[in-house]
Amino acid sequence: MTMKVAFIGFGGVGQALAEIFLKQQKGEKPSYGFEPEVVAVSDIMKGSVYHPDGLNIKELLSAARDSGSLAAYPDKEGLIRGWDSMETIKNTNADMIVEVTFTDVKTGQPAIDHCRTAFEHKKSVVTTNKGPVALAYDELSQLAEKNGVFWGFEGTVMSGTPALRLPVMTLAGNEITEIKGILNGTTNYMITEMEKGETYQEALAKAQRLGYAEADPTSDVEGYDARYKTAILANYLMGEKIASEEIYCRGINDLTLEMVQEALAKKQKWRLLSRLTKREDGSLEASVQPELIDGNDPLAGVNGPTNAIVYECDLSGPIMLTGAGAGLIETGYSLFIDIIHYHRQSALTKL
Ligand SMILES: NC(=O)C1=CN([C@@H]2O[C@H](COP(=O)(O)OP(=O)(O)OC[C@H]3O[C@@H](n4cnc5c(N)ncnc54)[C@H](OP(=O)(O)O)[C@@H]3O)[C@@H](O)[C@H]2O)C=CC1
Ligand SMILES: N[C@@H](CC=O)C(=O)O
Repeated sequence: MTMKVAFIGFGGVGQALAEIFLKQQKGEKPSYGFEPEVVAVSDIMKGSVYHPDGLNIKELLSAARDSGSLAAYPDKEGLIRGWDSMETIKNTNADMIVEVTFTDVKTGQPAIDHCRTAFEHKKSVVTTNKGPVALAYDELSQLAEKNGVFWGFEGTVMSGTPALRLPVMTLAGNEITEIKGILNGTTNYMITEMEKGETYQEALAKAQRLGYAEADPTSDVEGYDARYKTAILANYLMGEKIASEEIYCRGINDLTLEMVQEALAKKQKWRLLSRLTKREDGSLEASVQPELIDGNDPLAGVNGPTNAIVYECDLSGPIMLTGAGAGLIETGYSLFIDIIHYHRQSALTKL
C-alpha cells in the first residue's frame, strides 16, 4: 500500500527518516506493508516543494544537504513551490504528516496547530515534537480519535528507545507507581564529557555538533526538555494530568567541572534525574533536577547520549529500559516505529 507523506520541517530528524524511506525504496529494508511516497516537504528556511505524484527522496536530501535549500530541487511539470506548513497540511494529497519542527517549550507552537489542522483534515500525524504531547495531549488525542486518524509520538521520550510503547503494550496489566530516569541526551552527554575532563562549554558545543541538542539548547541545560518528557510520561502512562509548569525543574547549568570531578573522586556521579511518584491519594509528585548518585547505582552506568528509565510496577516489580536518548538516526527511527505500528493497526481493523 502506498503511503503519501508530507514533512513539516526538514532538519536532522526529518532527513534521517527520509534516509530510512530511501533504504526501504532500494529494498535494503523490508516494506512492512507500506511503500512511502514523499509528496511534500515544507521547511521554514529551506523552502517547500510539492508534487502530487511524489518527489525523489535522494534529490530532496541532496538539495537540503548540499545547498541548504529546496530551491536546488530539480523542476518538473506539476511541481509546486512555496507552500508554507499550513498550506502543505491542508492542500496536499498527503495522508501522513511528519511533524518535525523545533520544540517550543513555552507555547508548543506552531506544532500544536500543525497537529490540530492535520487531524481536522483527516490526516494522520507522527511527530517527535514534545510540545503538542506535553501541552495539548487530551485535546489532540480526542481530535485524532474523533477524525479516525492516527497520532504517533514515540520519539518524544528517549528518541528511538520505546519508552512509551513498551510500558503500554508489554507491561500491560501493571500499575506504574513510580518512574525515575535520565531523560535528556544532551545533558547526560555533557556530564559524561565533564567526567572525562571537558569543560561545560566544550561539552555543550560537542553535543550541539552531534545533533543531540535542541535548536535552543537552553531547553536542555535548564531542564525544560526533561520537564516536558516528565509531563508526557505522567499524562500518557500514569493517567494523571500534570501541567509541565507544576513540575519542579532545575537544570545542570550550575554544575561545574570541579563538582563533577569531586563527585567522581568520592565514587559518585551527577545525573539529571526526572522523578514521578504516585501519592496515596493518586496525585503525582514530580521533579527534574541534578542528583548525586552512588557509583554503584545502575543509573550511574548510563553514559553519553544514552538515557534510562525505571518503571516501578505493582506486579512485575521494577523494569529498567536503557537506550538512545537523542540522535538523528535513532529519532528518525522512532517515527518509523510509529508508522509501522499505524500500518499494523490499520491491517488489524480491516480484518
Ligand atoms: N535531535 C534529536 O536527537 C531529537 C529531536 N527531537 C525533536 O524532534 C524535532 C526535530 O528535531 P531536529 O530535526 O533535531 O531539529 P532541527 O532544528 O534540525 O530541525 C527542525 C526543522 O524544522 C524547521 N522549522 C522550524 N519551524 C518551522 C515551521 N513553522 N514550518 C516548517 N519548518 C519549520 C527548521 O527550520 P530552520 O532550522 O531552517 O529554521 C528546521 O529545519 C524537534 O522538535 C526536537 O525537539 C526529539 C527527540 C530527539
Ligand atoms: N535535545 C533532546 C533531544 C531529544 O529529545 C535531548 O538531548 O534529549
